[in-house]
Amino acid sequence: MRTPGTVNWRNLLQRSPRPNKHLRPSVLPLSRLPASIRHYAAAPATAVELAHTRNIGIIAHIDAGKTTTTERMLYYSGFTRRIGDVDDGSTVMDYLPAERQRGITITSAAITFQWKPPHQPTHTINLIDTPGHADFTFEVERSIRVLDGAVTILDGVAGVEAQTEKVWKQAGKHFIPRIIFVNKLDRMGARFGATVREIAMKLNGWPAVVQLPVYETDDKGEDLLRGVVDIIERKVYLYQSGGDGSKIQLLDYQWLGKHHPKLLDEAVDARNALVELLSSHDDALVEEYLKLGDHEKIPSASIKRALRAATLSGTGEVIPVLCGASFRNVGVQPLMDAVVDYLPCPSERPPTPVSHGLSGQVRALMTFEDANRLCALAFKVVNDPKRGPMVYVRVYSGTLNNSATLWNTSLQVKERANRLLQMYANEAVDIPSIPTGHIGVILGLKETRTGDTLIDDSPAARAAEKAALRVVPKVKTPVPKVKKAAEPGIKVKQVVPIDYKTLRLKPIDIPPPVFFTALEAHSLSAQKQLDEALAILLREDPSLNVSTDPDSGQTLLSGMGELHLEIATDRLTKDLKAKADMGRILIAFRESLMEASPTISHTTYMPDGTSATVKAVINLLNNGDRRHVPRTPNIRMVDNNYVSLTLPGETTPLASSSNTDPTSSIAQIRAAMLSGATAALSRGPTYHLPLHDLGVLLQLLPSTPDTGPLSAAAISSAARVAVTQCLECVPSVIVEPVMRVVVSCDEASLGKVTQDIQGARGGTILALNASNPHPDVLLSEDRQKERHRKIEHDRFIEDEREMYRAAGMLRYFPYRTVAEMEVKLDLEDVWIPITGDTDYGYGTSGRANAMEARGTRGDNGKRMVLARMPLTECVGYLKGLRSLTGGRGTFVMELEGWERVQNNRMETVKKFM
Ligand SMILES: Nc1nc2c(ncn2[C@@H]2O[C@H](COP(=O)(O)OP(=O)(O)OP(=O)(O)O)[C@@H](O)[C@H]2O)c(=O)[nH]1
Repeated sequence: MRTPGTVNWRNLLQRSPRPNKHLRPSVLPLSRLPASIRHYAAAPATAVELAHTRNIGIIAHIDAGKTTTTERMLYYSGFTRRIGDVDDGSTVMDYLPAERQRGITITSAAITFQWKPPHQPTHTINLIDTPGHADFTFEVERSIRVLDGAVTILDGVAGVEAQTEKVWKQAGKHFIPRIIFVNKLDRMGARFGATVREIAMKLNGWPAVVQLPVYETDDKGEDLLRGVVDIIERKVYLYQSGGDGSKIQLLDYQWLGKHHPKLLDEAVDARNALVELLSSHDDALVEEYLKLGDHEKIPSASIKRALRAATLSGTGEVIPVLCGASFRNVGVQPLMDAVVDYLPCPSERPPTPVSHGLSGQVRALMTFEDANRLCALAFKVVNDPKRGPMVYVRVYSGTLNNSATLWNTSLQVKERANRLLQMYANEAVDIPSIPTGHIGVILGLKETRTGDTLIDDSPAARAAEKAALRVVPKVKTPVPKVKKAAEPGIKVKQVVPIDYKTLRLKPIDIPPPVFFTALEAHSLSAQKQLDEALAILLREDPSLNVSTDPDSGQTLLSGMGELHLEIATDRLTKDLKAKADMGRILIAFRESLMEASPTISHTTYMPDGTSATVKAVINLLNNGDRRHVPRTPNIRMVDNNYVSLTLPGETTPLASSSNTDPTSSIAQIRAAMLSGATAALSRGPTYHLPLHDLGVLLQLLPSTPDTGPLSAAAISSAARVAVTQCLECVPSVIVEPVMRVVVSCDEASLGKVTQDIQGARGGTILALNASNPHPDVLLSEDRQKERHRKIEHDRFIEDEREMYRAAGMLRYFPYRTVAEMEVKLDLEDVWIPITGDTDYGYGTSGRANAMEARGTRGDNGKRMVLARMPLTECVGYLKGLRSLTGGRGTFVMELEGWERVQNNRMETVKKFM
């Protein structure tokens, strides 16, 4: 359909009215839906071709242009009638009032639209626009967990920013295939070449440049971004200046040679470089090259196939790089084509790891082909005032039908899906079912929280159980000899029947909250309303935490950052109408011991004649020790502490228990000891803070004829008192959160910034000019940590590899050892474009200057400082940094660990308590 000449993209697609008046989700009648969506919503769910589905996310640093780009995608797909603007608060995706007021994304919005690339069928794209602010990392994490691919947007002026690296790594952890869109190339100071170099340097992957920007000089002598060259198809997309981007002139290389001869040379260069890069990853491409004998002759389809295969591995070793300026409506349609071309459909992803068994000890792999029974992950819960809780799910296997009876395996409760919705940002459409690989919303679930697994609990589903999953028992290292057989299809002899009732998809990691604030209800009746509102808020956002201060009885709300808490309390008071005041934002300190405690025994005698004697001793742990703690039923983690339980050799059934089954008695004794220890560890003896990094050894002594029989209450009480007494006989120390901070500033301010960090802020510089330092530049302590991390990582890989091998699924194995992951990347070998750096662009200075520039300018003039800083010093740091750097400095931080507060910092710390 795309022939040279003017193409009106909007005419190629069905257009539709899509007013965006409502801030609240509403279900639209089919007649009011865009034609494309109407078709989708009315079609039976199974009719949605899986191969033509993409579940993608948009991830990036704050302000890179995620929402701006998404709004264009919606417009070109025919979903919206006009382009939403972040700056005047009219976007579809940022629909919360707080988002529109602040111009930032807070909650990730899901939307479904259709896109038809040239010569391909229409594809359904489920897209999630994620927040860029570091405080909402959890929001990004839970979205990434359910995505199959991601578009990373970079600001072409700022390059690869620290938060980009963070989200890139987050996606890398889940092996999400990623493509990059270098945005904002219309801005003065945009540097496409330097950004490509940064991609190689900072994201540690080979940039596969598939487009080049086309600039033209206007009457005033300024460079204007007019379009992009598709170097694979050898086509030029020229956009109408100032238009809405729907009119594109599709031109060929003849035109390019006539108007931009130097750019043509570079485009030819780029294609050759791309073929060379892909040849080192794709044998079929090498064979094709050998047959044809010329790079130039390799067909576009073969290059695309090889690039798709390299991207789908999810390792980020080869990174397709596209470019444009979404605000100027340049380059978005080819980006949508690239989503279809290079990102996977749900069935192209590796098998999903699941676990089952009471404590999740049996792990298994679930593939698309053999999973018939419904299994879905709730990845987000939003409380809608009209409809109640809306649970966003990704269906991993089977089909979720309307009115299905579900079993929440995480909470062990039955739930009922009253209605199913397809979300279009803040609007919704009723659908009969959500098929495998799709994302949708369930209404009517009473208890399900973020991270819970849901399975179909109907009798028919149970009958279909047998054929549903292929399961292998967890194989422990050292690995028992598995009979070696050629892949695929090793016969698994010992198959543990799956326990569906406990089947769980890998839960979403929740980072510990580090900031908290006190909430004071206006009255006693307002307290009840506050509690209800908090329960709703917690179900929506599990990275928030609520506790009660034991001294003041105040309600404490803790979260990931200042902005996170500010937004949460705003939602509490404004949307959920809780009548409460918020206190100052404080830091969540913890308490630990100066040294190990002596051993203390305590006997509790209960009024009912039962008794128990528990012996306790507390050791200090540090992060290093924790790796050696074995995982057995007798060793449990309580927050950041370990509790190791020793039970008498022969267990006497508990006096209060009618159940004389010894296994169940043991479970009850463990639970009782643990509850006593947990109660004692919740509050330190001196500062009344939660205890941190302790190893508690608890031993229950056998009952003797002199003492009474055991009871759960006596055991729990004896354990609590014994641990409390241990804590009280050793001096305590405050433990504070320490952050890993990456500061970005210009060369001139570098000295001032490092001086400030090391001096006034009590921080340590770990590396200069590198945000992702090689272990060699780290301090010895960090180097040691890095080494431990690598060993842990490799151990995990071996464990996982064995499971895949035993299941006959080694071909899907996505993980790599540290050595395998270290991409041997020599910057000299990376092809860096010279066009697109506007100050050396074609319109003004020409190719000679650009050639000169290559090699000498490898960055965008920014310097990075990697430091470790106490969290107390990070509060309000942005203001200080801005004044030191003339407003240009930025920083991101993440929790690195916890450190004991030294005496010289006690005064500062007390200000935040
Ligand atoms: N000049 C120019 N400005 C752009 C471009 N894309 C986005 N912007 C502007 O950059 C700012 C941030 O854009 P957003 O789309 O909100 O960025 P975001 O990544 O969604 O930001 P968060 O959601 O807050 O993380 C807005 O003022 C946009 O108008 C572009 O291509 N060129």
